Amino acid sequence: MTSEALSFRFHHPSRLRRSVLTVPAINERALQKVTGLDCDAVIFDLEDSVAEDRKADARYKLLEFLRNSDLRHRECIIRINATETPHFREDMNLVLAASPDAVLLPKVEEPVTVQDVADSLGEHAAAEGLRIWAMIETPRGILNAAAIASSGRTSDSRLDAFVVGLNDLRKATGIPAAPGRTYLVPYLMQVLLAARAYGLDVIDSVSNDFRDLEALSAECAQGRAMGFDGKMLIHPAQIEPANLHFGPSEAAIAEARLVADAFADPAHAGLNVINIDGRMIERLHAEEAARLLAKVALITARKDKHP
Ligand SMILES: CC(C)(COP(=O)(O)OP(=O)(O)OC[C@H]1O[C@@H](n2cnc3c(N)ncnc32)[C@H](O)[C@@H]1OP(=O)(O)O)[C@@H](O)C(=O)NCCC(=O)NCCSC(=O)C[C@H](O)C(=O)O
Ligand SMILES: [Mg+2]
Repeated sequence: MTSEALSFRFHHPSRLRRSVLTVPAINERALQKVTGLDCDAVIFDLEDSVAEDRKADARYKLLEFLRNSDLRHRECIIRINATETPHFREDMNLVLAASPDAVLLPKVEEPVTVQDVADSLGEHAAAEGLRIWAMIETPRGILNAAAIASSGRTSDSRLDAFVVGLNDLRKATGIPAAPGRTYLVPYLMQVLLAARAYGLDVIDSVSNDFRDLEALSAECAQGRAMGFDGKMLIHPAQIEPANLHFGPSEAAIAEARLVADAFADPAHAGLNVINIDGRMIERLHAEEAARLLAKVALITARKDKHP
């Protein structure tokens, strides 16, 4: 892929991923709730939230639900069981039948896993347009994050986003859960940098204590400051704080409009760098501004269509 193509992929403005809610596919009550929630994306989980002996039941319930529901503006992702499990083939059959926007692979540790799944999707016309998301949640996954992300460079790759899984990472490393995530931040940043190097979106990990919205807000603010696109969520109460923190602030929108207007001014035609109120503003800032305003347009369009 050329650098031009990569920069086109980078931070594609066409998708909002501030709030990525996960729902156990086995939980019919929670499934029914999803259509009324204001999250940007939904991950229907067949992996860790579904007991071993209920996987088939979960697949059945999920397919029924997806066939009979209108998810409208939400991106729809199915998290399947890992390629080496006995559930993988049946999960993939469900993915082909349900045709979600993306399939989420858990515990990815090697680029070959992504490539194998992309190859297997490539054989099926029904999978056209279907993208791949990868969970990075093990020490080997973190160490290989750049190599895994770089598998998105091949023209047939469908890799689109990373999601960090800190529960599995804490289990594997022995790092306890603590406010501020001090000893996990280096790993979060490593995954973020790997994703950005290859034009992927990147979603921060879940916050387990769904009643503590203050702690969630602090974690969202931290994730946003680190550069994440959004947060994986486990409970409806977490959606609003995530939309708020990962959405553009009023101040950021005003600044973006100022920069876009300044570069649109004929007086600045042909200039790559200008002075706005004593600050150096370059064309790259105009590109950032355009991306942010495109997101604002998406948020506004959604509010208009689904108030
Ligand atoms: C954590 C929960 C089991 C809590 O559920 P519950 O006890 O039902 O909580 P509430 O009574 O507060 O629920 C209020 C109503 O909201 C609905 N609900 C709850 N969660 C969801 C949801 N995720 N999506 C949609 N609707 C939801 C309840 O049904 C209640 O509805 P009603 O009765 O009609 O009022 C539960 O929140 C849950 O299961 N969450 C998701 C868990 C999950 O998906 N886990 C796997 C992903 S986490 C992960 O991947 C970690 C990662 O891999 C890593 O390693 O870090
Ligand atoms: Mg996990």
